[in-house]
Amino acid sequence: MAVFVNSENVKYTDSYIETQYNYCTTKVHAKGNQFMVSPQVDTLNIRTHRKIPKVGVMLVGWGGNNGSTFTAALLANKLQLSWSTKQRMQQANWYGSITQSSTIRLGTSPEGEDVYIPFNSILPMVHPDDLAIDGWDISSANLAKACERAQVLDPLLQEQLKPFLEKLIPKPSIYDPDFIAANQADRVNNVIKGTKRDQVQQICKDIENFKKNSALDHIIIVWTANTERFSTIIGNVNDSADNIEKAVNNNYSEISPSTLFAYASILMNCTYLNGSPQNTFVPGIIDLAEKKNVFVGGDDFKSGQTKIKSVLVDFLVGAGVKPVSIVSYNHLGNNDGKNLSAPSQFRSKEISKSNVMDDIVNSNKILYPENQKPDHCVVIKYVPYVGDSKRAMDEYVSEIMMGGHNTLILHNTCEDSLLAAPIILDLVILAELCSRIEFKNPQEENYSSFHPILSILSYLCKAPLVPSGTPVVNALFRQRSSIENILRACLGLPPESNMLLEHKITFLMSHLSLERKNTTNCMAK
Ligand SMILES: NC(=O)c1ccc[n+]([C@@H]2O[C@H](COP(=O)([O-])OP(=O)(O)OC[C@H]3O[C@@H](n4cnc5c(N)ncnc54)[C@H](O)[C@@H]3O)[C@@H](O)[C@H]2O)c1
Ligand SMILES: O=P([O-])([O-])O[C@@H]1[C@@H](O)[C@H](O)[C@@H](O)[C@H](O)[C@@H]1O
Repeated sequence: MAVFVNSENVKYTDSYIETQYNYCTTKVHAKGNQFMVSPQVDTLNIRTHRKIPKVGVMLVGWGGNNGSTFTAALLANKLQLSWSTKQRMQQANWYGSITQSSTIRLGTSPEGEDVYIPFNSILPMVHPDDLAIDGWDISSANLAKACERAQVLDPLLQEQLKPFLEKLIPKPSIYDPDFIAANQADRVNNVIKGTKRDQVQQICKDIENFKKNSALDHIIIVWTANTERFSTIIGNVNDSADNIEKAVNNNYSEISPSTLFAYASILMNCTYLNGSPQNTFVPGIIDLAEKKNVFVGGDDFKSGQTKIKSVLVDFLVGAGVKPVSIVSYNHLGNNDGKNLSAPSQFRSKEISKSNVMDDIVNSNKILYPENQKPDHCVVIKYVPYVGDSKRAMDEYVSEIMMGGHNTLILHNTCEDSLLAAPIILDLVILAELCSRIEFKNPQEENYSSFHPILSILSYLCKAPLVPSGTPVVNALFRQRSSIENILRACLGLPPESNMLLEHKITFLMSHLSLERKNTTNCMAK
């Protein structure tokens, strides 16, 4: 069902959806023991390009569990495949993707009912079937072999996909054993030789060739390769765009493969998204992205245990209950787990999994005065037998009133890559959509895009990358509400407030029943 907004503030042209939008915020100034609160209205012009470009996705780590599963899912959905499992005939789907399998409440019908529409129908978005795909891996295994190695998808599905997947071969990549676990060495047979500058030039050539050969308008690059150790931030090396360029030219050892990919992507004007926890976006890369106005986003797909944590802690603290101890343990047996069994790589993941409560805890000084925080422990173990089927066990202990305690125990088993693949899709689709949305003040002539750091993608990331000096939001439903309301603003629609006063105030309710009567009369004629 298409959406057409009937408003004097919304104009549809062949090229754009243009709106005049009143962005309402509340400014607060502390004065002594009082908050002075001032409602503020900024009028914006927002326009969304209606033409959907031809988009290509390039995955770094294409032959991994996530990369191969994502590729298989793209094909299985495009070919509308089905296969028999022990229980039933299974159809390909995109469950777990908010753009493909979730809905947005649009408004209220004349009968007073909520009207929901598919998320991807609110604005023109890339269809997954139209995505071209390519990528790099330090392992040369073709995508059919990679799916087999991943042990994620049903064999009967893999069999149907094999003729297509075996033609997909990851390009040689940048390998630096100093950044990933030594236990990864046995799969390395597909690397670009030469200096860091040589490697960057090859990556740029790969991007250019993919764009030309697939007649693409826009390429989005996603890092779904192994978790790297954190890079050390070094003055005059990776602290500015100019210094990064010099460091690459000087073959400086501390510039990681993921940072080299980010550097190459930005040089090629390609959005770069980091699905892993390492600090790819060192200050020099952020500086370069801002100078070239190229989108970057990350870090670390928010897929399972952390996603639940960003809901549960928000629910508990929002209910005035005080989480005091949270222990998140999981074990898994895939190659990601193998890489994370090395201390430096685990440390990167521990950092991204540990900060997810900060905004929620800091929001409540009643429960957490003087910067108190819950005890929080993250444990990840590598157990080969369970493969991609991650076993997560969490214990949440909270103080309730009068010295009472509440303990929540969660056990959560899932194929990790089946959680991550839809997130890769949503990152790509939303990042591309953001490239077609522009803003300006009514008094200005020129439109401008989102800030290069796409914090709107926070919903999909454990450790959201945000512009310097802006808040990190981890609470999942605040993150989702931000996306929904920004897309509503592109249609000139007010934010979803959930007030539903039309169902709570008598004279508004009578308006509704009057409208209902009019509609019924019109229908009867
Ligand atoms: N649910 C999830 O699966 C999930 C959630 C959040 C984050 N992640 C992160 O996503 C990443 C991928 O996860 P996975 O399960 O697919 O891991 P994986 O080990 O199966 O795949 C990683 C792939 O990257 C390749 N690789 C390593 N270094 C490379 C380089 N420099 N260039 C190109 N390829 C390289 C490896 O050969 C491998 O094929 C990991 O960093 C993981 O922590 C996964
Ligand atoms: O997303 P999430 O379930 O909180 O975190 C997961 C970790 O628990 C898991 O050990 C790791 O292998 C995955 O890459 C992912 O990061």
